[in-house]
Amino acid sequence: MNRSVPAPVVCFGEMLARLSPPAGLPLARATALDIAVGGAEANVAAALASLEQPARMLTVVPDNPLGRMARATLASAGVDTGTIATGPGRMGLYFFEPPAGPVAGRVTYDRSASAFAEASPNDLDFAGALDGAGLLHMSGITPALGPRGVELARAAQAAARAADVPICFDGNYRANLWEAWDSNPREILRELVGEARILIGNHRDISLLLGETFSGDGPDRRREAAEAAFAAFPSLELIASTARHVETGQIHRLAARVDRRDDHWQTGEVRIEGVIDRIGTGDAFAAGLLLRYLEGASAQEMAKSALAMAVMKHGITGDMIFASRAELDAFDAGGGDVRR
Ligand SMILES: O=C(O)C(=O)C[C@H](O)[C@H](O)COP(=O)(O)O
Repeated sequence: MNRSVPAPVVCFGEMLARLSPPAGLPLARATALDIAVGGAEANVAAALASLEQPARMLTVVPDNPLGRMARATLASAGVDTGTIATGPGRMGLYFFEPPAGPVAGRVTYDRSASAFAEASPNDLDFAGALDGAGLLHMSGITPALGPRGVELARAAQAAARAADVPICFDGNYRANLWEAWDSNPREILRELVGEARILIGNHRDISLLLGETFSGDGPDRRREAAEAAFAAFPSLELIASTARHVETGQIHRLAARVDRRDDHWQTGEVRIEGVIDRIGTGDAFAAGLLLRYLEGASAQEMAKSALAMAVMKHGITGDMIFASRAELDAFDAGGGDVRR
C-alpha cells in the first residue's frame, strides 16, 4: 500500500552561521572557531525532513559562500530549498561559547543588516511556499529583529491566512534582540500569537504575553498558565513546552508538556548527564511535536516524541539534529553503549 506523502511544513525565519571556540576557551582568546549552520526555524526544517516529514524553508540568504553553506546544509537533510531567496546584505552570525564546568555558556549576536533582516515581504514568495502546505512554522525571533522583522512576520501570517494554512508559533524569546531597539515585545507577540493554532512556550512566555505572572514551576501552575492563554487566544489549540532544570552546564533534567483545551500531558523528567550542546534542543523538541501533531497523535505521544528529540539533541554538536525516524522510534532516554 502506498503511504501518501504528507503536506510540507513551511519553516520561515532567518538562518545564521554559528562560530564557536572549543569549550573552555573564551571567545576573546580563541584562535580557531568551529562553524555550523543554525537558525531556529531552519533547525526545525532539518529535523522534520530527517524524520521524513517534508519541510520547505522560506528565507533570504546572501549570494555568497555562507548563504550557499546554509542552503546546502538544509538540502543535505532533504529540506526543500526552492523558496530560499538570495538578497543583498550579509549572513547573520552568532558566536557561541559553550558552558564549561562552572562557567555558563554565552551567545553573542552579530546579525544586524543581514540579508534576512533587511528583506521586505516582496523579496519572499510567501504564496508559492505555502501552496499545498500543511503548516507554517515561525518564531518570535523574526519580529525581535526590528521593525522590518515585524513586517515580515505579519506578511507570513497574512499569507498563511490567505492560503488557509495553520500556524505554529514558537515564542523563542530573545531578550538581547528585543532590547536592541525601541520595541514593545508584548504588544507584537500578542498580535502574532493571536493568529497561531499551536504555541510553543512555557508559563514564562505566557506571563510575558498576558502581563500576568505565572511563577512557580509545578504542573498546576503550568495548567493555569495554559488555560489563561487559551482564554486570551481563541485560535490556540495546543501549547507545548519543556520544563528544564539545570544542575550544571553539563547536567540538565528535562520534561515535556502538551496542553490542549480539554486535556494535557506532562512526561516524567529525564536526567541528561554530559550535555554536549544544548543549542537547538528547543527546535528538536518542536520537530518531534509537529511530526506527531501532523499524524493526529495524542497529547502523550506528542510529548514523548518531542522530549525524545530534545534529549537526543543534547548529545549532538551544532544547532541541528538529523535523526531518522528509526532512531527516534528506537531512542531510549536511558542512553547506552555503542551499538554495533
Ligand atoms: O538564537 C537565534 O536566533 C537562533 O536562531 C540560533 C539557534 O539556532 C536557535 O536559537 C536555537 O534555538 P533553541 O532550540 O531554542 O536552542
